[in-house]
Amino acid sequence: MRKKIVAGNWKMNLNLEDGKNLVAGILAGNPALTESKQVVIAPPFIHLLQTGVQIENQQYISLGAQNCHFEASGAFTGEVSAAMLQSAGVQYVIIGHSERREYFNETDSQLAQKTDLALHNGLKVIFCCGEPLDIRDADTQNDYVAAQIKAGLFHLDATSLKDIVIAYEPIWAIGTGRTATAAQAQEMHAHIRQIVAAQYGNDVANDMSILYGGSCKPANAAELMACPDVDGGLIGGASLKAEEFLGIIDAMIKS
Ligand SMILES: O=C[C@H](O)COP(=O)(O)O
Repeated sequence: MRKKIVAGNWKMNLNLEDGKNLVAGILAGNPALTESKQVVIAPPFIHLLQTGVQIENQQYISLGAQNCHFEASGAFTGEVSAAMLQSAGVQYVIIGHSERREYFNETDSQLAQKTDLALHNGLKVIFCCGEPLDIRDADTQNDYVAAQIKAGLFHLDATSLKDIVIAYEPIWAIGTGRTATAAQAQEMHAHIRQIVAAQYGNDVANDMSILYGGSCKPANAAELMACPDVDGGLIGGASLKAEEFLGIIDAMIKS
């Protein structure tokens, strides 16, 4: 069953007290979530245990992490493994965010390794893709995104795809206030679903949740989420305020 999901990626924001208050504010909103309309909260690593306790009785709100290392364990000072995340109660991990690809030089093969380790440890993966502005201006975004998805996911068997969510995040729309239009989002999401269908068949593709990320706010969420191939959002800035995050969740619930 294809789920709609709104995932909050806090990035490197909020201290423990602010994080606790934010989660309390989201819970106070008591969104009408269901099996098919769910929320993921992905705070920085240091928040995971605290946030996990706050949402432990929430059937449809899951705990996410923003990254894991591409090796299972070892001498990697400052890093966190997929197995550690699993042991902390994490259910989702974001892999391949453009900020990690760009600022930490993460390669396609490392992202494929991370995906394997996450799945091996029982985590679901939110796998990010998306083109920079020069690629969009050259109108080659479809090939660019297809290559990212093939490199990151196409070594997996069809059964594993049930634990993969794809997030399309055009880099030119992240944190810029410039959102992709609903038409641009729909076009790319349909393209992504077609890429998955060509490799794994229509059933797998139709079951896959494909999220949009990039300056999604309460004001534009309804229009984006009304698109037939947009199954929710990966939210950065607007996930840091309970009222805004709840507004986007509400748009997802009504879509
Ligand atoms: O992971 C979230 C995305 O990078 C979107 O961030 P944003 O909503 O601040 O544009």
